[in-house]
Amino acid sequence: MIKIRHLSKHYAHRQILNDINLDIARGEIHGLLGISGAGKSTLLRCINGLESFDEHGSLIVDGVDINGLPVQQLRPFRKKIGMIFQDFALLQRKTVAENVMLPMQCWKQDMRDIPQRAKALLQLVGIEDKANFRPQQLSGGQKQRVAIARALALEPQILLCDEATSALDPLTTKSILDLLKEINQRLNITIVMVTHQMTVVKSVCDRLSIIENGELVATNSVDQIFIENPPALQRITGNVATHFMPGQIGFKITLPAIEQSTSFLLGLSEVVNQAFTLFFTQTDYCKTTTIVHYYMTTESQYRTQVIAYLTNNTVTFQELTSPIIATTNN
Ligand SMILES: Nc1ncnc2c1ncn2[C@@H]1O[C@H](COP(=O)(O)OP(=O)(O)OP(=O)(O)O)[C@@H](O)[C@H]1O
Repeated sequence: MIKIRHLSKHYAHRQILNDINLDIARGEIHGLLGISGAGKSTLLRCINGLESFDEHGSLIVDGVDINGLPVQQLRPFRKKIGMIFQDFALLQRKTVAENVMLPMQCWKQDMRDIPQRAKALLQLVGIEDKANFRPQQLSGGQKQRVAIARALALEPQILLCDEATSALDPLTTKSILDLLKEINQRLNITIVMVTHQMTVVKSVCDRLSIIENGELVATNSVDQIFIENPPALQRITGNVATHFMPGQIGFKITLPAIEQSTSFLLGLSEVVNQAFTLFFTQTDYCKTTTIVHYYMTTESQYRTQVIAYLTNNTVTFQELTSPIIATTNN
């Protein structure tokens, strides 16, 4: 549905996005993760045609390459795409219902249908009782529901979310994410989410791309990225602080929770003659899989045997260096 090829973007002489290649399938929830300034929002704005990009790149949505599309043809294309933001971007002087009706009025839809359609959208997002309120009378979560209803007004095929839950508390975040999942499933809308929140990525995204300094450095299913734990993800999540005693080494071992972890760990303990300390475990609850990270230390004399055991069992592991001073960010 969205096919991005060799997309680069410059502001003056500064390169912001560098040769991005990415496919996002219809109906998928795709996360764009990266530290501040990586280029996530810029890529999102390129996807909805708000930003131009370098000539040689292409961004194909439903078979149409939007690069170089004249303004009059860009307008109907943008109708296919709704967008929500961290700060909700609602018009304060208008009521909730008026905010939702606005895109339909701008597109000169049949005036007789618009109020009914706005009512149905407010029902869909669970705030039909707030139709006559003004945005300042609503909580953050309710405001984001209005923004979602407005974004859906023109029946888009794609919904872009730019840090849509970053300003919300954890419970409200969960309720908005549940709503986005429901919309994705009921309406089969493709969702692209820019976020730096791990909970968002793990609980709703099917696939994930990590952007670093304007480059796409990892893209895969969310489960696979958390199992592989590439350096780009480690730089975002941080590491567990470890201090080994002299003569000790440490490993981080990652397993899907469904695998036989007890027998695997018993086997590992035998390899090192029980000289084994499991000092930390961390669980990632992804949308479809649970992944467990085990942090262990042992004596350095067993290093070769441990690496052979882990390699033979084809598990993902990383040798820890001591000390790692960083905090987890989940
Ligand atoms: N209009 C602009 N003119 C010049 N530089 C810009 C403009 N918009 C963004 N940038 C620069 O592009 C880079 C990427 O910005 P972008 O907002 O895409 O990053 P981001 O990953 O979304 O960051 P954040 O998570 O903080 O929103 C930043 O260095 C930013 O300063």
